[in-house]
Amino acid sequence: MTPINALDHVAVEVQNLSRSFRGNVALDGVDLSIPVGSIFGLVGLNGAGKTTLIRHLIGSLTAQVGSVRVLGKDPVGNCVDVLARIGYLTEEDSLPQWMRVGELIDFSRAVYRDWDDDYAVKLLDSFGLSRNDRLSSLSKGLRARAGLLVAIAHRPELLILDEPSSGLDPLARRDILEAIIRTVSDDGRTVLFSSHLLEEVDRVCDTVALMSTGKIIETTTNDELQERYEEIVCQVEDGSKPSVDGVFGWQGSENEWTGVVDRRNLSTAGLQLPASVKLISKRAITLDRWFAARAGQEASSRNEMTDNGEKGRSNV
Ligand SMILES: Nc1ncnc2c1ncn2[C@@H]1O[C@H](COP(=O)(O)OP(=O)(O)OP(=O)(O)O)[C@@H](O)[C@H]1O
Repeated sequence: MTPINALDHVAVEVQNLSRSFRGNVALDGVDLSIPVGSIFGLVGLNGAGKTTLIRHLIGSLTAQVGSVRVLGKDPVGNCVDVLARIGYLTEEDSLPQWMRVGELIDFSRAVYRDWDDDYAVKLLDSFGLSRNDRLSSLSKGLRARAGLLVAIAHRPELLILDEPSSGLDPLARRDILEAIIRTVSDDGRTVLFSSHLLEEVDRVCDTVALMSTGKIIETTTNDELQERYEEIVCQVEDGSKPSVDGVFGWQGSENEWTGVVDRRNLSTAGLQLPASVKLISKRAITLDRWFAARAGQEASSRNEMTDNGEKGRSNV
C-alpha cells in the first residue's frame, strides 16, 4: 500500500487503466503519476486517448479496468469533493450560451467553496470581459477566456486543460499559458496540459508524456530528452533513406536526411554510419522532432504488425 505521505505528493495516480468503446480500445493499460507542483504535458496524435484519459480524471468516465486517484481520491466516488478542487477547460465550447458572463460567475461562485471574488474581478478586467456580455455574442477567444476564468478563479489544486488553445488567436493562447504559469506559481498546485501545440507544451511543461493508441509510450523531462536523444544531419550518396542502428525517425529526401539518435539503442561502439552516409552535423533534439519521430516509430511498428510485415508508408 502507498504510504499516506507519498500520496500527498501525487496529484494524479492512474494504474493500469483500460477502456474500450464497443470493442474499440481507447485506453490500454495506462500508468500515470503526476507529482504535485508539476506542469505536466500530455501529447499524442488524434485518437491517441488523451481526452478519454482526462474524462476518467474528472470523473465523467468510470474505470472499466484499473484505478484512478485524483488528489488522493476516486474522482467518480467522490466527484463533488474532487470537482470542487480541480479546474477544467476543454476545447469544446461547452459553456451555457444563454448565460451572461456575470451569471456564469455567480453560478460558479455558488458551486466552488474556495471561489476568490477579487481574483475573478481581476481576471474579468484583464481578459477584457464584462459581466453584461452574453456568452453567445462573444468571439471564440473571449468565450475561451470566460471558460478559463471560471476554471481558475477558485484557485484549483489541479488545473486540467484539454486542448484549450485550438483555434484561438495568439493573444487568447498567451492568456491561457499565463494562467497555467500563474496557477503553478501558487504553492503546491498542479497543471495537466493536453495539447497539439508542441511549442506551447515545450514552453510551459516540466514533464511530457506521449500517448499512442491508448498507451503512454514515453514520459520525459527536457533534461532526460536531451540526455537520451540528439538529431543528426547526414548526406546520403545513393539518395535513399538510411538505415543505421540506434537511429530512427528519418526525414528528408534525395541526398540530405536527418535522423534521431537514441543513445540507449546505440551499440557500445557508438554511432556507426555506413560508408554511403556522411555525418554533416549534430544538433539538440526539439520536442517537435522527438514527437514526430516517436509517434511515427509507433505507427510504423503497428503497420508492420497489422500488415503482415508490410512496411508503413511514412518517412520513418
Ligand atoms: N464516446 C465514445 N464512443 C466511442 N468511441 C470513442 C468515444 N470517445 C472516444 N472514442 C474513441 O477512443 C479513441 C481515443 O479518443 P480520444 O478522443 O480519447 O483521443 P484524443 O487523443 O483525445 O484525440 P484528439 O487529439 O483527436 O482529441 C478514438 O479512437 C475515439 O474514436
